[in-house]
Amino acid sequence: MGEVDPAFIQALEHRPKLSTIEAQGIPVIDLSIFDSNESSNLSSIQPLKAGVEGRQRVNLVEEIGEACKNWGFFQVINHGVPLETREKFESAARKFFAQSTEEKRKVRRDEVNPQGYYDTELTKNVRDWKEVFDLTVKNPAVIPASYQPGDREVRESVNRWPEYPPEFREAFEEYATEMEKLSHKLLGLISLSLGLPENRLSGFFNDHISFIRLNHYPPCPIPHQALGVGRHKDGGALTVLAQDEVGGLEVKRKTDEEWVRVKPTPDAYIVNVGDIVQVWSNEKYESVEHRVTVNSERERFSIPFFFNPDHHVMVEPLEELTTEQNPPKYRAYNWGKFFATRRRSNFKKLDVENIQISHFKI
Ligand SMILES: O=C(O)CCC(=O)C(=O)O
Ligand SMILES: [Fe+2]
Repeated sequence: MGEVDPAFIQALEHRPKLSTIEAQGIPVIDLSIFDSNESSNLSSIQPLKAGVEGRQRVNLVEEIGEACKNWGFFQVINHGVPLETREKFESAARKFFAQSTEEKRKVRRDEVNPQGYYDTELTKNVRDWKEVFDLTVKNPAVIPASYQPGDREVRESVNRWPEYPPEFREAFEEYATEMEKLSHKLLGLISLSLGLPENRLSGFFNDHISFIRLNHYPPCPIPHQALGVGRHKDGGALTVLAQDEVGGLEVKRKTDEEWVRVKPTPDAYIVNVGDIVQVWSNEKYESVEHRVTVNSERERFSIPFFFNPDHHVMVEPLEELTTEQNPPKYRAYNWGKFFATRRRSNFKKLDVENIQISHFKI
């Protein structure tokens, strides 16, 4: 990237320490019990009558609940996603990013269609040291035509397919199918952990506008001053992330607000609850701030799956989780408009603060 563009330089207080200790305690949760009897419904859990397996299932739900409450982040293993599917897609991503900038820009995203390649994203108005490729899971996806609140027009967003590598599309489609399955499992477990029926939240995801992002963080000559992704919270419901063995993801630990590194675990997925779960749960669970550091020697790859409801969903605290003593903490907001507004500020340097759920706080 030659002479470093000042747009990448973080304000002093946001620069990474790079000596950060790896987090002890980000829970690693084993999902194998979920698959051991696929046909049985987790919501039939009855702690008193349960046998060994039933008890394990209750424990799993409790573990998920504790992880969401204490960390907002956890890792899952034995999740049922074939390693082969992940490796095939990771390898296609590496091949794509290894091409010339000119080649990659042929499938560049623009302000009308947000899918495709992009290398100038801003997080909180500072440039991220990365290049990305965005893909909608439902292809086409129905999204609002603009971020403007009065505009009810919608349009379809479609994927752009690179010519190279030729297996890119198939690898993506197989991976996306697995991510949808895993995300629905996780959503069910989170519902149960909130004391709700397993399928309480699934109706919000009929025409979901989830997307998958390929992140490539090239080696950076100024890793003390720049970030791969600046501090942020994910705006959707859940994020399910595959990271490679390099490491760089940091999470703001809830107990002491220190930035701690999420240690890469082979074949694990990192899950974090997004802003929407924070609102649905009326803040029983919180969306936690995170960021990505870069280093001067090694490139890094990661693949988040952002599990996002249908664009028309009005997000508000779930009725079952509010009472007179615990009234709703947020006003309802339209998810599609929130998403479109956030995307706009990632594209353009704006003078206003990025849209946040705090703007809907009662
Ligand atoms: O690359 C990572 O580890 C995380 C990326 C991330 O937080 C994001 O794209 O929202
Ligand atoms: Fe994120």
